[in-house]
Amino acid sequence: MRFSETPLAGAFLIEPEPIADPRGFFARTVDREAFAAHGLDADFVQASVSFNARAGTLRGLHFQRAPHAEDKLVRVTAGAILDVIVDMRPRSPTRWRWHAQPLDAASRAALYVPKGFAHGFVTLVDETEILYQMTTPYVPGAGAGLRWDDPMLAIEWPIRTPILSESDEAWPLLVPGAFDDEDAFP
Ligand SMILES: Cc1cn([C@H]2C[C@H](O)[C@@H](COP(=O)(O)OP(=O)(O)O[C@H]3O[C@@H](C)C(=O)[C@@H](O)[C@H]3O)O2)c(=O)[nH]c1=O
Repeated sequence: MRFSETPLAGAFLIEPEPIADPRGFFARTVDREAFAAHGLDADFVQASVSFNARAGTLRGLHFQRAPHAEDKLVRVTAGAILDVIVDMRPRSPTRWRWHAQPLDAASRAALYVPKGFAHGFVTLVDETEILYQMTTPYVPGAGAGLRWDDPMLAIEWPIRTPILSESDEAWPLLVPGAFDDEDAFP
């Protein structure tokens, strides 16, 4: 596996290193020790699949509030997405900066999204499927979100009129002091 840190510290692109033979290839996708060497927790407790029928489907930007913050490992198993993360960590020098990472099934690359980040994506082709692994269980009441089109974030999405859930249309816009609570994130 090749680990490349994104411009937002602690968030990594993790690319498999295939071992090829006439049948195809073999590649490791999770290795507790290799992850730990980069400061990453690989003790995943849940995994989930997100299927998206249409290109232009945008999910996010999501996170779980304290004490349920989660690390996520996100990969695409069919299709392609632009994956977007937002640094919400109160003490981070890159707080409120975003990073957009293309991910697709062909590359089999994964994005490691640490605690303290909001996460979302837009699908680039029909029938796109995403596989998540999470280090913290899903807790319905702990879910929260940022608006994909929040002017304070000014994320450069590749489309202007995405397919959205009602809840993703309704997240509040950021205001000064939002999420400054030191207990919310590491
Ligand atoms: C995320 C999640 C949802 N659900 C349920 C709640 C609801 O009935 C249904 C759909 O939930 P949502 O609308 O929140 O699904 P979705 O908008 O796809 O939420 C996901 O978005 C991306 C961007 C992420 O980063 C994920 O962590 C997750 O927040 O599935 C679970 O049972 N377990 C889970 O882990």
